[in-house]
Formats: sequence, structure tokens, C-alpha cells
Amino acid sequence: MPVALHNSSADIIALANLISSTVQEIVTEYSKAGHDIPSLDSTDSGPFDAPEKVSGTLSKAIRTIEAACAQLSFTVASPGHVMTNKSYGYEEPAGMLVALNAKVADHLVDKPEGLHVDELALKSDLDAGKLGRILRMLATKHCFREVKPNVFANNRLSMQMVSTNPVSGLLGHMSDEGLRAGSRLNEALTDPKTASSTSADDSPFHRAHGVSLFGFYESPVGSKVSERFAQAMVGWGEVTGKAMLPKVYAWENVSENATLCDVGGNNGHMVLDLMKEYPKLKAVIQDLPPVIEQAKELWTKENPQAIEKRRVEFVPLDFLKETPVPNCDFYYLRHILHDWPNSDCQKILSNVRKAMGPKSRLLIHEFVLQPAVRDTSGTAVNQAPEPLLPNYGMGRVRLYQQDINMMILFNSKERTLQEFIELTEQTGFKFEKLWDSGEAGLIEFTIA
Ligand SMILES: C[S@@+](CC[C@H](N)C(=O)[O-])C[C@H]1O[C@@H](n2cnc3c(N)ncnc32)[C@H](O)[C@@H]1O
Repeated sequence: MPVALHNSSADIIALANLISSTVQEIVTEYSKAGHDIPSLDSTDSGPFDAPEKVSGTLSKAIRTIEAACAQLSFTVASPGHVMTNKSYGYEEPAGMLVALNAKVADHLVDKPEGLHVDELALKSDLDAGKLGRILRMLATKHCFREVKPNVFANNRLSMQMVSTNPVSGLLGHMSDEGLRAGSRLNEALTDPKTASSTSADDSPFHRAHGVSLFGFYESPVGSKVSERFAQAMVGWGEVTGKAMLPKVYAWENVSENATLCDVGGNNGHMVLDLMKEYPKLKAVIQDLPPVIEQAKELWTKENPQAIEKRRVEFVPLDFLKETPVPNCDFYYLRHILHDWPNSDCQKILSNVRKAMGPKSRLLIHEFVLQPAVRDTSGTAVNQAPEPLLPNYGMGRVRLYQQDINMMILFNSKERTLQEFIELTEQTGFKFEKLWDSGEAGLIEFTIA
């Protein structure tokens, strides 16, 4: 029997109505805060550019618009046209890398009247004709503005490419070593030697560069862009709302002197920010020995009082082999499990479980993926309204792209809530709550 399909005319009218009502919500949110919506042509930063400044209502409205506009245009355009455009997608990062390396956005700072491509090409030692075509393609995708034929100026999007903006580092990393690694995905997945491997040595990145991602930045080729990678990590934190942590959880209800152990906390930058808002907390930062030394340096500079008053401790740890400091109130794992296959995640979680006291809590801070098909069981959370895809489609597409990025870079993965629950149940935890924290989710567990 044929499957009954939606009535597309009804769907596109519903999408158009959703777009119209959601645009009104966005205008209201801006005007409530006393702001106008910044024009794409502007080069000033907007009031809500940082994710932590965006209210829950505004964030939902923005992802609804992104999802609905894409779904509407994919519905009405010819499928061949849509799919051909998608397959040309690689040209955007390829062109972006040319513009980044040529520092086009830097040359255009404070030049609202723009610069002729001949002048831009001279500054960057590129062929003017070719550079102009790349800039026009980018401008056609709303990054840069063509103010007169062959005269280009910055806009709101191209300002992210200015070299002092940390996001430019992320764009460089993705459009350079990332794009080259991505082009080897199919080979890595079809070679019987690497097809089902979860080792970083069998990743598309390793295939493309002959070394895994972290080794790459110590290699002769990679060391030339290692500073860009460090900048990329800062940009990544800004874009994905690293500063959301103090706002996401009910820290105000947590008792005085509650201790949070940041497992694989790197230099402890997350807890550093959290303790600025909640100085009642105490912290233990745990990571590999050399990283812990960097953590001490950062805290000595940023919060020496916490060290003097013994409100923070730095304890080296190999979380695959050792148990973290016992009996902390919280064990916090941010962007740890997504680096590892299930077997290693179980080792890490078992070690954390051994350290926990009866009242300790585990907080996993990761992207939480949702299937693209609607869950009709009545238990699903955060599904988008119909006729949108339930996981917000293009409104949250970066989560799914980041999952593939993890496959390309490390042979690792992002996970669904169900996958996190299964992993933790196998290691003695009980799921308590998913705290919505913008792009990433904060998942709370107690001991089973
Ligand atoms: C993706 S980073 C996440 C860092 C931090 N949690 C954050 O959100 O910024 C992964 C961290 O795991 C640490 N790491 C890797 N292997 C480790 C191990 N075996 N034991 C402890 N830490 C490890 C790395 O040094 C790094 O700081």
C-alpha cells in the first residue's frame, strides 16, 4: 500500500505562516531589549551575537526561521537544482580560505565604500580576475558586499573573517586541513582496513595528512598553522556558547563550598568562568600532567585568590586508567566523550563512577543529537513544531555536521540522549535531567 504523504501545498502555507509569525517574535524580542535588528550590510556587532546573550525565546525563533526557510525553498525548487547546489557546497570553504589567507576582510576594515578588487589583489599578490570571482561568489552567499561592480566591502558576516576575530581561526582550520581531510571520507569508509575502525590513526584526517590531528600541529606542515588552531578553539567556544554554563544549571540552589571536579578540564577555563559568577563553589581541575601545568599558569594569572584560599586544586589524571579525586559533589565532563569510542567512554565513566559518593552528580556537557524522524511516543523533548523536521533540520544542522567532523578528524562521534543514557546505565548511573543549554545539552546523572 502506498504511504500517505503530506499535502505539500498545506505544508508550504504552514511554513510561510510560521516564518511570518516567528519574524514578528524576533522583532518583538529585539525591541523589548531596545534594539533594532542589525542589517546584514552593517559591520558593527549586534546585541545578541554571543549565544549567552540570546534568550530562550529568541534562540528558538532563530532556529525556526533557519529551518523553515530552508525547508520551504527545498520544497518549491526543482530537486535537481537543489542537489546540484548542495554538491557545489565545497566551493564556499575553498573560496573562504583564499579570502582568509589574502586577509581581504582585514584590508576592508573601516572602508564602507569598499576597495576595488585590483587593489585587493595587489595587496595579496593574487590574480585580480580570479580573486574577484571568488569574492563575488562569496558575496552572492551574503559574505562580503559588492558595492559597485568589482568593488567589495565588509558586511556582518565577513567581519568574522578579520584575523583578530577568533572565529576566523575556526574558519581557517575547517576550510584548510578540515576540508582536505573531509575529501578522504569515502575512501576511509570503503577501505576494509579502516571501514569500521574507531582509531584516530584510521581517520580520514590521518589518511589526508599522514598524522592524527594533534600530531599534525607538531609536524613541519602543521606547526605553521598551530596558532590558528589555538585561535580556532577560542572561536569555537564563542560560537557554541561556552559562557552558557553559569546560566544553564540551578547553581543558585547548590550548597556553599560544593566541589566540582572538571574531568579532562584542560586549563579549567570553564570552571574559571563559573566560579566568577558562583564564588561559593570549589573546584578540582584534572587532566593529563602537562595540561595541568598549563591550568596552574592560567589560574595564577586569572584567579590567584582561588589558589591561595585553596578553593581550587590541580590534580593530574589519566582518565582511562585512574579514578578522579573522590567524593566531589559534581563530576563535569565537557566535550570528553565525543572524542572516544564506546569502549573507552565506558572506561572513563567507570572510573568516574568509582570516585562518586552517594550524593555526587555527573554532568555531561555535549551536543545531544536527535533523529530526523518524529517521536510520537509522547516522551520526546524539544521537538520542533510540524511541518518542520523534529530535530529543527537546518536550524540545528551544525550538531549533525559536527558529528561528521568528529568522524573525519578523530573517527569518534557525537551521540543521542538515548546513546548517553545507555552508556551511563552500563556503568552504574541513572539519568535525571537534560538541561537545555543552547547548542549543547547538559545531561545530569546520579548513581543508580
Ligand atoms: C576536547 S578537550 C575538552 C577540554 C575541556 N573539557 C573543554 O570543554 O574545553 C579534551 C580534553 O581531554 C584531555 N585528555 C585527553 N586524554 C586524556 C586522558 N587520558 N586523561 C585525562 N585527560 C585527557 C585533553 O588534554 C583535553 O584537555
